[in-house]
Amino acid sequence: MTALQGKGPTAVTDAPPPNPSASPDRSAKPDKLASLDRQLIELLRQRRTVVQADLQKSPAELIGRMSRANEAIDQVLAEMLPATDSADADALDRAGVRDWLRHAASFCLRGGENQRVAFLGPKYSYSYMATTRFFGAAAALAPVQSIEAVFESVVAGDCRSGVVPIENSTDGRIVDTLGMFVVHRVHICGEVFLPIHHNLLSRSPREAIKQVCSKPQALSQCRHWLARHLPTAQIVEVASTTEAARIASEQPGVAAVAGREAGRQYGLDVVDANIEDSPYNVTRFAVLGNETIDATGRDKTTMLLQVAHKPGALADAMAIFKNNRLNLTWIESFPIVGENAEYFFFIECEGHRSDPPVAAAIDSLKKQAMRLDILGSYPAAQPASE
Ligand SMILES: O=C(O)C(=O)C[C@]1(C(=O)O)C=C[C@@H](O)C=C1
Repeated sequence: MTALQGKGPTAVTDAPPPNPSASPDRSAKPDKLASLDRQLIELLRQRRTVVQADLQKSPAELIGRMSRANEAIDQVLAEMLPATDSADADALDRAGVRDWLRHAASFCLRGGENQRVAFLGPKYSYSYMATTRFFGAAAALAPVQSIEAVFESVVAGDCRSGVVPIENSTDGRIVDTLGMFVVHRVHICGEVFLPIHHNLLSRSPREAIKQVCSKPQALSQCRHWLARHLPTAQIVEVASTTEAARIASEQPGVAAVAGREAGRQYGLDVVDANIEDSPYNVTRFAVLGNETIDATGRDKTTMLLQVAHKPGALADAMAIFKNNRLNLTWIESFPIVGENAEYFFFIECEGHRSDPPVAAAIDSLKKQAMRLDILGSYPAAQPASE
């Protein structure tokens, strides 16, 4: 019988007569749930006590703590929820439990000296998602208006940490971020991979949309879709995808390219979902700070290199990685402002700067390089998961 079939008069006579006093289930459940909630609160209290006692010992460590908490959460999940059995109706949603535990972890950590984390806002931008993925939703979140402002707040000490997009699988490097590493001494202390699903969000139906706004990177990740489906719409670049959602909420005929949560926040309809050109659209974010992160055995080291403008200089630098048997995970050239055909190179290899092969490579590079900044060694993040 379908759900709708049960609606007729026969269904009513089939049902047992209502008897509110004889429903032990209804009265027992709230007690049971309240008792479980009490246990959860007690466990949270105990967890917070342990974390806060530890925090007293080194109050300046935030990123390292969250990094270790995230790793421990992943291990607990692997142990307790080894595989999602979709046939099992009682199966706990692994990603949901992970978010929940991460929230608890950031809640327990709260209260130390300046724990603010800057990110490109407003809230519900992809940077916000990446920030809460690393620091948990109870972190002291500090939305700012640009990637530059994220760097500035960390350098000035207004925020302990910052989260910035660094590269995207469809569109490549995030130029605003790389430019900031050239001018600021800020370290990379962690990384986050975030799957990016863009939506066309508006108060108007697609045929009434005259203007589409978003951050340049988001527009670029959807450029084929936009050319095919909205060929005459005016494309307007704005500071972030959430800012685009805010603008679209104020003007009919305007759409934003943004995440679903940003659209919900501003009361927009999802005109089209998943409009990114590549179904595998992942952005890697860097967690900025001034902490030294201990080696975990699964680390990466990122550096900024400038070599002499002469034949073979870059090849010689690359040979150093080869000779130390170091696997490269990222290499990106970045023009040096004011110099013709001269470049900085962002290079990332597996290993921690305290590992002998990485330390040896750094020593050799120092002898050859015109500039070498070790941007940081940090645990390699898990591949992107929804
Ligand atoms: O505008 C946002 O929501 C951001 O967080 C920025 C940003 C970016 O610049 O790459 C982050 C992830 C996506 O790739 C698109 C936009």
